[in-house]
Amino acid sequence: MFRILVSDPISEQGLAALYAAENMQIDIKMGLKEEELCAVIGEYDALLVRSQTKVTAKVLESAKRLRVIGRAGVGVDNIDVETATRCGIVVINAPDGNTISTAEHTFAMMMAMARKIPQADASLRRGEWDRKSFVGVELNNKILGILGLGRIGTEVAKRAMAFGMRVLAYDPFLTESRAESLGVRKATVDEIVTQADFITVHTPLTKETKHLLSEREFEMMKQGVRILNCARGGIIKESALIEALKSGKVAGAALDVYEEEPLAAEHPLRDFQNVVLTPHLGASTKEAQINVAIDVADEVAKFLRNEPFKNAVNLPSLPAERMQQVQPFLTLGEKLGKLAAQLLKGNVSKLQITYGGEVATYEVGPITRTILKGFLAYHHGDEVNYVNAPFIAEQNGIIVNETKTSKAKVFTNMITLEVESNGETKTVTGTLYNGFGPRIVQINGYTVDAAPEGQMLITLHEDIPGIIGRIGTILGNDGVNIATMQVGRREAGGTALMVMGVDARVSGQALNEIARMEPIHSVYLVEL
Ligand SMILES: NC(=O)c1ccc[n+]([C@@H]2O[C@H](COP(=O)([O-])OP(=O)(O)OC[C@H]3O[C@@H](n4cnc5c(N)ncnc54)[C@H](O)[C@@H]3O)[C@@H](O)[C@H]2O)c1
Ligand SMILES: O=C(O)CC[C@@H](O)C(=O)O
Repeated sequence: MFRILVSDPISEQGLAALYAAENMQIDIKMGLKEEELCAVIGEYDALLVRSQTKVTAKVLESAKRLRVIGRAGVGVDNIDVETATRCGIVVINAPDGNTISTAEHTFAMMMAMARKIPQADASLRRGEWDRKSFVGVELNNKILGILGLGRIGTEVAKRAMAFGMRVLAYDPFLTESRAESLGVRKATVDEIVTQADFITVHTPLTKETKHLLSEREFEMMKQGVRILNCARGGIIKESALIEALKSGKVAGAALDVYEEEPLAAEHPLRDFQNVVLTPHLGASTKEAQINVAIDVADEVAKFLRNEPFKNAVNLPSLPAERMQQVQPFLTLGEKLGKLAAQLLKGNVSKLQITYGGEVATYEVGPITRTILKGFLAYHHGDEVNYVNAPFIAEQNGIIVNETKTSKAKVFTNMITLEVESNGETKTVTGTLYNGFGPRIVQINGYTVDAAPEGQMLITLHEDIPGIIGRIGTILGNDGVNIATMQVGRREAGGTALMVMGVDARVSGQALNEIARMEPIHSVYLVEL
């Protein structure tokens, strides 16, 4: 039974699939303070939040059973993603469900600000009939500067163009051809701040975007510029905006998000007549809330059931068809990692992974992760998973290199893992035979053909008559049945490598007996 904690208001309709699932138990506990969340989180496999719950390092350190955090929305700045990654907890968001609602809210805010609608409405409610104080400006022919042309920024741009605005956009990933196809002009931040009549931000809040619009940028802006923020508080430096509002440089602002939420009752932004404020309502529509809840519930359920999911924030995300290409190689990768780990002793300094043949044309990041997981879990146990494996490798000073080549010897696909430890290198190579699954095809340069499964006895020995029979006798006396056997050698009479699949665990005594045989150079008991 998976236990799921919902700690923020998330649409019940969206969670219906989780309620219906037999093996999921959902508890709703809202408004928990950090200490209260720490006290209960240890009982849960999954946590579902919106933006109110702060998933801090302290919460995560108490979350011994937690495997996944689902964020019903886009921004994950209320979650300590770095610590979650370190703890091996997947963070999943629902990036698509509230795009339109937030773009529409931004547009509603822009129009409300341009035509002073909230102020006129408040005046009428006070019993006045004042037509002079509420003269607005048109959007038509104005320049809108958009910082961040992702999902929401793009939808805002489309709406702005329908209103006759000219759009300048800056996004580090905006290409000329995409700008052209959207009908916007690609610009720098400085061009936008100096030329725009309206400026709206649609980036996440990151180290780079924090105070993207600060004193310097306000200084450069046109007199009478209007500013919008329906993304995250802190992208625009509030104190600089307040100064620019006071000086009259900024003629109006429309804000949905703040550096500190909820906005303090005495906050100076509440005093400006030309500022329109909403309490983080961008995603607050019936449609968006159902959409994000459905999306996140579906993804979290898939994750818990070990089914493919797509919106992980702390994992490389691949489109479904590209994930399908690499999926069959994930088991092979993990087995190669596990095998290499058991062939080595001592501190590992470098893992070199070479993808050859068709697999080299795929996005191999997920395979590399499973190789690392298989390799590191042998030494670090269950604490290593697909999420934190690269982090744990880095923490242990292991250099991980990926290379790709079109060559794969006689195979269609080939993955080679080369591990360096104390000046010694071990190499294992695997392939995926159509219909036969993963195979180990080379160990330290010796060609074999072994299914990486169960217990395996691997020996490096002198290629002389009688060796294999003697090993067979020792195993027979130990009550161990031999299931499969493969021998690879470079030349007759040199050294040979034998891989034996065995049906039961070989005892320490039998293993020592084999190791003591004169022609045996090394023996490994491997479990895959
Ligand atoms: N007010 C709300 O209720 C609400 C609702 C949804 C989303 N949001 C916020 O809106 C943000 C944007 O959402 P989205 O779905 O469009 O995300 P997105 O990831 O699709 O788009 C963000 C864009 O910002 C760009 N970017 C990153 N750094 C940048 C920089 N330094 N300068 C310019 N652009 C930069 C990225 O390249 C990306 O294209 C979210 O991060 C979230 O914080 C707020
Ligand atoms: O949960 C909300 O309403 C806010 C959502 C929004 O800020 C987001 O980042 O998706």
